[in-house]
Amino acid sequence: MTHKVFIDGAAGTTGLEIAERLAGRSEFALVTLPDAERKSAARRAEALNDADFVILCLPDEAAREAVAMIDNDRTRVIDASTAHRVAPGWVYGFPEVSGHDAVAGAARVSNPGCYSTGFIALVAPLVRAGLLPADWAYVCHAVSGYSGGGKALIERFEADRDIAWRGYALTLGHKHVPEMQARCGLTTAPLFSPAVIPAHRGMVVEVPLPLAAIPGTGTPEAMRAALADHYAGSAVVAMGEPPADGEMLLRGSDAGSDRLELFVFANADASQARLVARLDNLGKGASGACVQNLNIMAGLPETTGLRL
Ligand SMILES: NC(=O)C1=CN([C@@H]2O[C@H](COP(=O)(O)OP(=O)(O)OC[C@H]3O[C@@H](n4cnc5c(N)ncnc54)[C@H](OP(=O)(O)O)[C@@H]3O)[C@@H](O)[C@H]2O)C=CC1
Ligand SMILES: CC(=O)N[C@@H](CCC(=O)OP(=O)(O)O)C(=O)O
Repeated sequence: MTHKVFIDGAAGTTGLEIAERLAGRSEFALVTLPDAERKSAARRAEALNDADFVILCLPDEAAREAVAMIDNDRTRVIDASTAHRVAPGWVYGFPEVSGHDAVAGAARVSNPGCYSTGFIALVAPLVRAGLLPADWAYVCHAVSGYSGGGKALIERFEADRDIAWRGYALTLGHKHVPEMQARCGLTTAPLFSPAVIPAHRGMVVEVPLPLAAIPGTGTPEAMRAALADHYAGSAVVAMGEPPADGEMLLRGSDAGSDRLELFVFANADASQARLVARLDNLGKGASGACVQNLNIMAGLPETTGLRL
């Protein structure tokens, strides 16, 4: 069976990478609109309603408009934007955390934010396992390659090679915070400080834990074991090999990957720990996750077409 897939926003950064991953796959017939028509409401409405699966790679407002244009109950949607990540009626498209069955049976799937993917991958299983409290005020630092900001940020970083680090969300209202809090079941919103580095792709998300000061935490070993157990059997998410030389590097030349690696670093007396997630913002952080969700929704092996 061939599924008709329409990517709305196929000319953008996330859309192009999804199209690359789907190219040549016989299970899917990919529909994209010619450049002159890709923003035509009438042509988009037609394509949205004709498809079995729609992947929205659009700004939030355009994603909401696209969903409203669907007037049949057959077309299933994966939204890469932030528009529906805590919306009722939408399944959060992180199968390793939300459950594969939930994604498989869903008509509406919201793809997680890139930073949220790292934070939730680390914190949600540890809260569930009782090794981290749900009522702590967590802090999260992260760096992203500039492709995380789509075409506009790519153009800016490629035009100004002198930017070495760009801190933002300085008024603390980043759009990923609601999904981070909701999907980990936290009582308090995490304090999130993201930054962009002069690499095209790549991401590191870190949750520093002053363990001795947090009531009711497990040991770093117990955290490593719980994460390894939670992701056992996943070809996408796994514990990373702790670096033998004591440092972690992102390189500007790193190839794209759909993997997500997790680490628990700690000091000798286990009074402090650093939870770290390394991923590709365009891989498990966006396009790779969309393709994984599409595979699951279409009843196909979940890693087909992924770069693992
Ligand atoms: N880049 C990343 O790492 C991640 C991105 N996302 C999310 O994915 C979505 C897409 O992001 P990204 O690919 O980076 O962004 P881009 O800006 O690279 O691409 C967005 C595309 O949508 C098109 N577009 C805008 N408005 C409309 C409209 N009304 N109708 C049809 N097309 C429209 C744009 O057109 P034009 O080319 O003319 O500007 C552009 O091609 C966003 O919601 C983003 O937040 C999520 C996780 C990570
Ligand atoms: C580097 C950079 O700018 N990143 C984007 C998030 C990318 C992402 O995950 O996008 P959505 O949540 O919009 O889907 C940002 O912080 O706004």
